[in-house]
Amino acid sequence: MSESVLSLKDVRITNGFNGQELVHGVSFDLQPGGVVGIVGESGSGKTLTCRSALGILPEGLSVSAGSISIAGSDISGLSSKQWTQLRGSTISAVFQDPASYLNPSLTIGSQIGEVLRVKAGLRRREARSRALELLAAVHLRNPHLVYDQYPFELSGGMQQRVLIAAAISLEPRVLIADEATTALDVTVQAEILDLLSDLRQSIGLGLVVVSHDLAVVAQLCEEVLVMRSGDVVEQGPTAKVLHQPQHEYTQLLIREHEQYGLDKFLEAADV
Ligand SMILES: Nc1ncnc2c1ncn2[C@@H]1O[C@H](COP(=O)(O)OP(=O)(O)OP(=O)(O)O)[C@@H](O)[C@H]1O
Repeated sequence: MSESVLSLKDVRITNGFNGQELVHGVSFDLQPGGVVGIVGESGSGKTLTCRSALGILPEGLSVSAGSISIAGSDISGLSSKQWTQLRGSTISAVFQDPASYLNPSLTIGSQIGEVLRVKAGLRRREARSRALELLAAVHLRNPHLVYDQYPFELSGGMQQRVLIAAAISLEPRVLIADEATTALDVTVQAEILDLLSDLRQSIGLGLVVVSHDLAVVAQLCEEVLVMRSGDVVEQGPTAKVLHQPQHEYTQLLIREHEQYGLDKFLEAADV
């Protein structure tokens, strides 16, 4: 097996203000081109787990035990300068509500171009052609048009594609998608999930997909962690967890989905 691009070993996260432990031990290994899903209800610790791997825990919160390695290097003790270098170029993320991550007063092209100029050191013309390539890579139909548009001129699905383009612009090895499709309607959600799956195959991107929605995780992930109240209550190959859920909370999540026809997703998890 090749080296993990992201490895969490019994990661615990504690609120330093009151000593409360919020995440009680999360472990997984993400291989290049692999997909790990984290599912669970609101407040279960999914986002904090992701933020710990991105070095962006909220103030006062820290990894109090366990370890995190990115591409084989332990990240504890990284300086903020080292984090700035790592984020984007090795590990990157997209979140819910794409509009809030785009500057409303700048065109799409200038926002992606700026990342490429500042972080990859490209000259203006190179940055433009690379930005156009990236917009095409995320299947935006008319990259030249989108390049000159402002965020408000794009639909939510297109904005999320733009953010995915920005997130992969420095060729990271890991992309964390935290509820990245939650705000989108079901058809657009499926298109974005297809896009992530494509990128995984085409550029070997390792994915961590976080969702409260079991169907999203079933569609894309090889391994799933089910979280509740800061605990991983169940973890294993997606097909196994969905077909033979051991924990009553996983069983509950699956029952809740049955009314929407989880059969479809169980089939997806068989492949
Ligand atoms: N800045 C913070 N200070 C104190 N507690 C926090 C902070 N951020 C999150 N928490 C607590 O940590 C727990 C886990 O939160 P987290 O955001 O990781 O959950 P989540 O599973 O991602 O939920 P959601 O889907 O709503 O984002 C929650 O109980 C939350 O109240």
